[in-house]
Amino acid sequence: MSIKLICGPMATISHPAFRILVEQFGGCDEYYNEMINAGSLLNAGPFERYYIDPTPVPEKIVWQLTGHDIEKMVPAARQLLELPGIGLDINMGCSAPDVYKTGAGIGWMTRPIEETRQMMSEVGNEVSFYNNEHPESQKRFSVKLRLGDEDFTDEGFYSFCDMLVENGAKLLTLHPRTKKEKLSRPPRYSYCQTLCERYKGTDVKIYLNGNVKDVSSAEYALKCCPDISGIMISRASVQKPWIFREISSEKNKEIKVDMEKVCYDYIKDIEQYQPKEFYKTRLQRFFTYFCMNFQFAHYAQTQFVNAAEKGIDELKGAIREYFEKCPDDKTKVIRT
Ligand SMILES: Cc1cc2nc3c(=O)[nH]c(=O)nc-3n(C[C@H](O)[C@H](O)[C@H](O)COP(=O)(O)O)c2cc1C
Repeated sequence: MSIKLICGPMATISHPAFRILVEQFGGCDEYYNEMINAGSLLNAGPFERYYIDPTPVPEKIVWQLTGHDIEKMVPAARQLLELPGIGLDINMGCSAPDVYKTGAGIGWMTRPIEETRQMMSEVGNEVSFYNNEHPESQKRFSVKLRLGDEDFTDEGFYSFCDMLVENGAKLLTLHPRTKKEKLSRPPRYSYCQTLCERYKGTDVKIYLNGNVKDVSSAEYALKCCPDISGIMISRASVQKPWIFREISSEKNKEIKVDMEKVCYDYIKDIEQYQPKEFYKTRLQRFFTYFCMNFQFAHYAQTQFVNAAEKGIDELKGAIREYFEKCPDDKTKVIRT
């Protein structure tokens, strides 16, 4: 597959330990970092340095910014631009109520458009200023968005995208669902293709996101949207950190994965790159997805999540016990 493959932003997942894991299997073209809250970044709390650690691929990181307050978004953007990486992304897709009710995430799509225009214009100016000052390291300005609220109209959605582009966005990643549509509902890929056609002949790129989980779903997405520049994969990359290799490698190749080693290595990297206070949530979230590979997925999830509640030694014990009981799960062979 010749288009770009992108590892999507996931709160509690998209951090160095996870990127190290994906890189072990060949990696992907870009890694979005988990969203960074503008206010928290500016307050420089004790955990912020962990959020802005670009390990192990500084050149492939996209920093995603979230927030509702323009006065904080602008200086926070300025800070993120100084970090290594591809560029800056604004989160306009998060539909968690505690996020959008403040006006952040998808709240930017539903609040008065003048406010969103102002934020885009001011943050866009920061990006232009940075790029003028640093001709050798050009940063990309992008937005990740959904379709909007349940009552969105095509006209309203496309003119919203035009506003983003007019204010400097060079890439739109569309997760084509509305605010309330659950991840189980099929995404409406046709909107991604229509966006590609809308900006054909310009330097604006479109990435597609949503429900790509293997080679055939990636091929299907590309068949629906032949003009996209990239496919972003989020959840399936946690279950299968080798998914980018699976999709991009030649047919009839074999990828052998030592599943038990992956578990211990991941725990080791969490200990190295995350503060103690984050161990539990990071490990529980990861293993909830990763255990879906196992024959007794639900059993493994329950055992691992409960053990992680108690501590890392307990989690390692639960992993050891699981593989003793289910030795067939120790090695996974993926055929492309
Ligand atoms: C645990 C989790 C955390 C997420 N955190 C973010 C985030 O920080 N920023 C964002 O734009 N999207 C976030 N998302 C949404 C995903 O990036 C993606 O848009 C969505 O899961 C659909 O893509 P998928 O089908 O490939 O998973 C998150 C999703 C999950 C499951």
